[in-house]
Order: sequence, then structure tokens, then C-alpha cells
Amino acid sequence: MSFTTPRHFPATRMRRMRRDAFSRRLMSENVLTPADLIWPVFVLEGEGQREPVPSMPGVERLSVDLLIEEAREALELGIPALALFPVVDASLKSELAEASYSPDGLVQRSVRALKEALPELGIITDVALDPYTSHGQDGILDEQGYVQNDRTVETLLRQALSHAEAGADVVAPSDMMDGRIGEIRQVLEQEQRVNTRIMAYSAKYASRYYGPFRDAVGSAANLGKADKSTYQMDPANGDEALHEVAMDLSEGADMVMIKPGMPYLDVVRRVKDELKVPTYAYQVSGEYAMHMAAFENGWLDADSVILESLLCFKRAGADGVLTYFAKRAARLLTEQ
Ligand SMILES: NCc1[nH]cc(CCC(=O)O)c1CC(=O)O
Ligand SMILES: [Mg+2]
Repeated sequence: MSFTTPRHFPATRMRRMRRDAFSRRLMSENVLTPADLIWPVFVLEGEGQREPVPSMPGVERLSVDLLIEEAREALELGIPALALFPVVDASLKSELAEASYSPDGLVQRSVRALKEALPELGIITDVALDPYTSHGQDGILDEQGYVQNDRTVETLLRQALSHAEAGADVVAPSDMMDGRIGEIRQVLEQEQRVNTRIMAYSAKYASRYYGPFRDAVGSAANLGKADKSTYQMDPANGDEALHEVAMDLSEGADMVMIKPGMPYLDVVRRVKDELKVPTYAYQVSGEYAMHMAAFENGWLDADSVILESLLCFKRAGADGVLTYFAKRAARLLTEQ
């Protein structure tokens, strides 16, 4: 018996196709392109304002004039859309979040300015009250501190309509109240806004990976130790995500989202398999912060890990990814 010759030449050697770049490329099942990326951004009042977010190195809050310049680059890199989040001054926060639907609020003004400067760039607005409430919850509280569903939905309707009227292409309710997609859809139809798309944060989990985002928009201090588990989903649950997504679709959502991203890719896969609709995932602030911490320590190679992390969303079935790495990734993809 010779040890230099295998006894059974395998008919299948998986490594044959991996031997050369051409055959690796031919059998590649998924591809990441700039068209898969949505860039979440934080907008500030004022002009010429730029503030770093300490727990998200490389991410800045920008006033809209500077944001337009950054957004122009994103558009040139092939990024289809950005998702806008406001940093609301503490003096405008209240129990009832009235500032959320002001026609001249920061978001509404920023949408108008962005659409005027860059009409082809899709603008997605966040429909939720947490940047506007004095307590940092996504809704309006009763005397016991419980977030009231239907009372909150009334305010979300006004907020969503004010975004649509400012010119938002997509409104994205991230609040997890029941029934809000159907109500928003009905109001948009009534107000002749039939082409305003709804991206529903359908399966949004009560996650601690949102911490750096809450620092960025300044809701962390107001929220304190309170959590959002009476309306956001339990990380233990998967079937429930399908129920949530199916309901939002039946109420009129055009796109659905799973959030957070990387620890929840099984949910993305299940949603895509079962419902076969435009499905997005959010690589959230905590995922960004973890990566950046490792990059800054020299523990992971930034460029290749960023692209790998985003490609894996595609493999899991996502049609697109909201990621703070959007511009960096698009630049890398353009250079490749
Ligand atoms: N409704 C607010 C909202 N919209 C997006 C995020 C998180 C995004 C991120 O962590 O990157 C949150 C935070 C929360 O629910 O507390
Ligand atoms: Mg729901």
C-alpha cells in the first residue's frame, strides 16, 4: 500500500473549482455592490457644524449643508439612498413629542434641502418619537410609564405625513407600535401621496446593540436604565418575526426590515424564504462600534472585514443593508 497515491481518487474534489480566480468567480453565488447599501446619517441644526460621535469612531453628526456634500459623494459612489436621523435639541423634547411633526422641523427642512440638491438620491426618514420625547421612549406614556399604542400611532401619522409632504421618498417606521403601517398607508393614500414608499422596521428587536446610536442622537441620557421590551421584540424569538413581517406587508409595507443585523441573519433568511419580498437588514451602531474597536486595535483588517460582513447579509437573503460603512464599502467596491 502506497501512501503517496490515494486509494480512491474522489470524483468530486471541492478544491478544483477553488483552484483559480476565474473559476472562483464563475461559481460565486452572491455579489455585493454599492446598490445594496443604504447610508444612515445624523443631522444637526446649524451651518458648518460637524461633531464626532465618540462611541462610533469615524461617524459624524453634520449640519445639512455639510451633509449635502457628503451625500453627493455617496450618490456618486452609487449608493441609492440614505436614512436620516435627527439630533434634536433638548429644548424641543416633550412628553407628547409635538416637534416630531412640525413642518419646519429639522428632518422636514433637511429632506427639502437634500431633495432639492440631489433629487436622484433616495431619502428615507425615520418615523418614531424617541428623538423628540423627554423620556427617550418611542411613544407616548400613560401614568404608569407604559407606551400607549394607539395614542402613539396618532402622532406617528402626523410625523409620517409631514415627512412625505417635505418630499421623503420612503418613510420608515421604527417604533414597533401595532397597526401603524396600515394607518400610515391609509393617510398617505388619502393625501394623494400614493408613491411614498413604506420601509417597515417589522422585526425590530429590543437590542442592546443600539447603545451608540442612542449616544449619537442624544436619547441615551433621557432613556436612562429603561428599556423598550414592551414594544420591541424579544431576541429569543424567530417565528414571531414572520408574524410581524406578514402583518406589515398586509397593512401596506413595500419593504421590510430586520434589525439588528449580524446576530439576526437567521431571521433575514427565514423572512426572505417565506415571504419573498424586498427585505433589508440594519447593521446597527453597536455592530459598527465593535468592528471599529477591533480595527483601531489592529485586531482585524478593516477593508476586507467590512466587505465580508456586508456580503454575508446578501448571502442571508437581504436585498440591501443599512450600514454606517456604506461610503467606505462603496469606495472599496469601486476600487476593486
Ligand atoms: N426608533 C429609534 C431608532 N431607529 C434606529 C435605531 C437604532 C440604530 C442603530 O443602533 O444603529 C433606533 C434606536 C432604538 O430603537 O432605540
Ligand atoms: Mg408590528
